[in-house]
Amino acid sequence: MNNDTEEFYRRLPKVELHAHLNGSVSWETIEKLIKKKPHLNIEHSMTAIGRGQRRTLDECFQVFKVIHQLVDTEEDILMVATDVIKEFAADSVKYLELRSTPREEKNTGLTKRKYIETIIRAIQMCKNEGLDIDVRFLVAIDRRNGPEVAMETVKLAEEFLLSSDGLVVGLDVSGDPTVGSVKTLLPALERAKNSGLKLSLHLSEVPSQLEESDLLLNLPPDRIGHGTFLHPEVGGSQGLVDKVLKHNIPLELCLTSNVKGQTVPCYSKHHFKYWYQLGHPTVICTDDKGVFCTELSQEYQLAASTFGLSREAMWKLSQQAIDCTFAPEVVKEQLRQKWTDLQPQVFP
Ligand SMILES: CNc1ncnc2c1ncn2[C@@H]1O[C@H](COP(=O)(O)O)[C@@H](O)[C@H]1O
Ligand SMILES: [Zn+2]
Repeated sequence: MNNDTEEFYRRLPKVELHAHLNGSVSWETIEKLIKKKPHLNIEHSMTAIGRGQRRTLDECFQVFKVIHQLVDTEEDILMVATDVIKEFAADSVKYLELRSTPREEKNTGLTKRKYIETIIRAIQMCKNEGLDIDVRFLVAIDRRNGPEVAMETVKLAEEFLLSSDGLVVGLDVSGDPTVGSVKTLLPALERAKNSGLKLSLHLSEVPSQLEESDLLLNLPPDRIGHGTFLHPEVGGSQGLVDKVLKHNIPLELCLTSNVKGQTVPCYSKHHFKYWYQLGHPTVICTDDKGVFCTELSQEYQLAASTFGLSREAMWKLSQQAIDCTFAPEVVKEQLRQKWTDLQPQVFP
């Protein structure tokens, strides 16, 4: 890749819709945390998966446990959130939806409410500094934690939907896809939907989840994370694909995450191709830019080179992502204007 290409994708204004806070912590921020907590004996190789390396999805979840050990106070969460926002802004991300799972109080000393408030504070601090990025928050439910925690999280998110000045816009369901039953979470998710929270659900991230995916698609969610095994060519079904198309549910696609987590064998076999060829709304995202050692500009560049897409096509993709955000219509309009204003600088 030459510098000119790299520079183009860095300058390209972008929308990031699928970023887990603790998976997005950069090398530099991890350094600061390791220095603060030498007694944990954590080495850098335990928190990130470098170039050419792969892990099973299961091993990826072990990595999150290590990061959670490093990020376990209010001060840490505040620093991690502000660093992550600044890094996305430096990569020309103009609109970011961050997501994070409020942990149990015994692990962070913070109540779930305080956890969310701390991230909101970080978002506001960045706003006050005048960073050129609009940041919103999705409260995450870890499927491992079962229906009671899910319901508790939904109720909290409902409160913040009304009180956070538009910063909390929805819910995410994530966590190890091989653990826990999603069926038991449905009442909480239905309630969330009825109260106006937008839903972004990790769906068909691993094979053989046809029944679960079908149940979730009936909600329907407002966006899908990954959707790797939805289509018939990889063991999904035409019925699932038809539901996604019928409800026009955008997909958040994370190339490096899927390749390094080994749910997709190589970049050229990524399901981006399937959905893009259908003309279905797809949004390129990072998932966990820290853990998978990537950046959104790099993911755009990879998609372009892997699938032979022009710079104009990639511009269109980043512009169309605006329609898939959970932001109110006025904000979408402002973003469209921003893209129009920036176009001459990106294509001089
Ligand atoms: C790789 N694919 C993935 N699939 C499913 N869930 C994932 C994920 N990557 C991240 N998470 C979810 O995000 C948490 C870390 O960020 P937060 O502590 O919430 O900010 C993980 O513990 C997991 O629940
Ligand atoms: Zn994810």
